[in-house]
Amino acid sequence: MGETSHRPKSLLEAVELTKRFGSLVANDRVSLAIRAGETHALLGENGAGKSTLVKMLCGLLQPDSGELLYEGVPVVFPDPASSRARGVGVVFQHFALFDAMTVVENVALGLPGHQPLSVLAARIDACVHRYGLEVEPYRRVGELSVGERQRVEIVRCLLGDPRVLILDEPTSVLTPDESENLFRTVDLLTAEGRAVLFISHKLDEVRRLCHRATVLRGGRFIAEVDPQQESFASLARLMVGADVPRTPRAATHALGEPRLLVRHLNLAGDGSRGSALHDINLEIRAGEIVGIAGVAGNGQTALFDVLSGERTVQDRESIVISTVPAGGFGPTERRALRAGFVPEERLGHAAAPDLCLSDNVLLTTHGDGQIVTADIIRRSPLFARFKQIVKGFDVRFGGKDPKARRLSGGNLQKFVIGREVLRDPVLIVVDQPTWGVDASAAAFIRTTLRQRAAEGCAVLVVSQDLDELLEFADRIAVMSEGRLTEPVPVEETSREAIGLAMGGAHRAAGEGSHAA
Ligand SMILES: Nc1ncnc2c1ncn2[C@@H]1O[C@H](COP(=O)(O)OP(=O)(O)OP(=O)(O)O)[C@@H](O)[C@H]1O
Repeated sequence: MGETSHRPKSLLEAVELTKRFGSLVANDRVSLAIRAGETHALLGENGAGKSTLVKMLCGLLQPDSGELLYEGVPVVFPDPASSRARGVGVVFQHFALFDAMTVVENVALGLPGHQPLSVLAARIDACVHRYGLEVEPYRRVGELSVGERQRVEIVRCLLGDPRVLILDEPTSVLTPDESENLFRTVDLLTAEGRAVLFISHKLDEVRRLCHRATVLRGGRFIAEVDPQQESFASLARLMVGADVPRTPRAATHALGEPRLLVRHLNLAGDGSRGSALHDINLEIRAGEIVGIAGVAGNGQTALFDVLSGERTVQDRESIVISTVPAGGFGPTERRALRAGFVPEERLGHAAAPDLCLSDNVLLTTHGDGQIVTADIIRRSPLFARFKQIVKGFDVRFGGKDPKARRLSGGNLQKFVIGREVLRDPVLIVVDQPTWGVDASAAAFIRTTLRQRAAEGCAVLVVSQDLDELLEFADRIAVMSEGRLTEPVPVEETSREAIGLAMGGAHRAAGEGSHAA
């Protein structure tokens, strides 16, 4: 075989895999060959069947029919441990880390055998340096941002010395710089003869990084292409089956009353949910979208927690929602002021994984006075709202009312956004609105937020996707080391200026000395 051709041989191959969930065919005779030394993209809309395929490749799910070949030989992976033992490593979108443990303790749990933690920490350091990933072995995972947690997962996987590394949307929470670092890592891995299966909704990075791409649509194999020979539009068309809309730019409507006023907001780091906040000032008025850019772990999580009421502050006046001092209010009281919140982590924070979707609707709507009255849950308005979300936000899933954990990542995100938007908020705070969401759904979410703003809602978007902020925010501020820069109109800033501020340019420039 391989002697006569230049094609590197397949390390791992899926041959006509089919997987059904009840009546839904999540993978319908899907084939895919991942070769040594290549980065292979797996593309498809939300719900196209990518995660299902990946789960079959690593033994987390068993196919109903079809087979797997490892180096050309049929193989069955009854569980993830057996695929790992053969060198198939996966970094999933949803992480499996324990918050209360340190990085090195988490890594130890995922590796076979026992090693002293100090030895393992040294191995982590070596891996981190070799592949340019920033991870500190002795930090507690609960303190880390999503981006940092993702790097922990990648390091944990690399320590298992995989021959095939599957990365499920690895860049969705990374800054451009961090993504560049990851691309270098991926190039190093393939240069070492490993294969990388790269799942991403970001078509520009797929075009840059990947040697081949397999496109799925509706659970079926659509095409295998050379992404470098394709355009953004042609790839999107293969995935969606139609042209992808762009987000409309800001409408020129007059701004209304301030909906969120943050004045001299300070917060001590609590040791578990990350950084402290230093003298944050921000005003968002009805009708505008303000974006907050920044590298993960610079206080965005603390800011979200303190704006949503998951953490309260002594100084009630430091957070004002529609004229009401709200610093001491919890999430339900803030929601009663018609504020809506969409946290970064959708499974576990925004949605309870083991509750069905309709019960997840209840989580943020119980105080609205329509679904719960006189302490009684009224199932019919609850279901009406649930259906409205599913229909209005094109949330796709199998079954009638599945548990949240059964939804694909992007569909769960559309559900969570829909749940908040349909509460008709006057202020909505969204952390990473389109993480893991395909191009057309991302455009839909941005357009929805844009429309809400046009209808008089104030929108605050925290995003590590700079392109996203430049595309649809009216003003952009940057978070760095717990400080927030003054938001500037998007047309008066640039990628470079934002990038500099993200790296803490205020310090480099000597502006404002060190924290008091
Ligand atoms: N365990 C399950 N039970 C029932 N349905 C499921 C299950 N897992 C996935 N599905 C359904 O199978 C379909 C494919 O989902 P999958 O997660 O593979 O899509 P995806 O391409 O990875 O999407 P995304 O980009 O949103 O992560 C979806 O309609 C999803 O709701």
